[in-house]
Amino acid sequence: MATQKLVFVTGNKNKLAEARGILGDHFQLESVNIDLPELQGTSQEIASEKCRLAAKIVNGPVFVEDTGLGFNALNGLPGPYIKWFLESVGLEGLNKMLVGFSDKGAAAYCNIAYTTGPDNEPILFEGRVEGKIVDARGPTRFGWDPVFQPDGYGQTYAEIDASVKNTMSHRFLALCKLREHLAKQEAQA
Ligand SMILES: O=P(O)(O)OP(=O)(O)OP(=O)(O)OC[C@H]1O[C@@H](n2cnc3c(O)ncnc32)[C@H](O)[C@@H]1O
Ligand SMILES: [Mg+2]
Repeated sequence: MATQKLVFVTGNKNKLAEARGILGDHFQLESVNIDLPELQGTSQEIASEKCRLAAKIVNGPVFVEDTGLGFNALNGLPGPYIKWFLESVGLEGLNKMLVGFSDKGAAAYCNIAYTTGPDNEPILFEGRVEGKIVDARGPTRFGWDPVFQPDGYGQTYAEIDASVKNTMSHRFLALCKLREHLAKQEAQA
C-alpha cells in the first residue's frame, strides 16, 4: 500500500508521538507545531474550530484533536478544560476535586476533526474510554496519565506500556475511525 501523507496540527509532542505510533508506516504523519487558540464550548466545537483555523494555515487536508478528561461526579467537567486544571492544581489537585464524592468515575476522550481543506467543513471522529480517577501512579511523562485508570485494567495509563496504551486508548479509538474514513476516501478516488 502506498504511503499517505497526513498533516496533524498540534502543539503537543506526546500526542504526535502516540499518533505516529498508532497510525504506523502507512501514513507519513507531518506535524505543524502550533498550539491553536481554543474557544470555549464542547470538545467537538473546540476541535472543529481548531480544524478550520488549521486548514487556513496549512491550506490543504489536515487534522487536529481535542482531548478531554471528564469526571462523572462533576457532570463531565473539567472535560475540555482539563489542560488548565492540570496546570493549575496538578495531579494531586485533580484527586482532591473528587474528595467527598463516592463516584470516582471518569471518561477520557479524544475528538479528532479532519478536513480536506479550508473550504470544507470538518468531520469529527470520537474515541472514548471509561475509567476512574486514582492517586497518581507511574511515570509523569504525559499529562494526566498517572491518575486515569481505564476500566478492565489494574494499571493507570502511565503504568500501562506505551505500546499497549496505543492499542486501547481514547486516541487509538479516534484515530482508527479517521483511518477508516481515509481508506474509504482513498478507495473512492
Ligand atoms: O495543540 P493541542 O493539540 O491542542 O495540544 P494540547 O496539549 O493543548 O492539548 P488539548 O488542548 O487537547 O488539552 C488536553 C490536555 O490533556 C493532556 N492530554 C492529552 N492527551 C493525553 C493523554 O493521552 N494522556 C494524558 N494526558 C493527555 C494534554 O497534555 C493537555 O494538558
Ligand atoms: Mg490545546
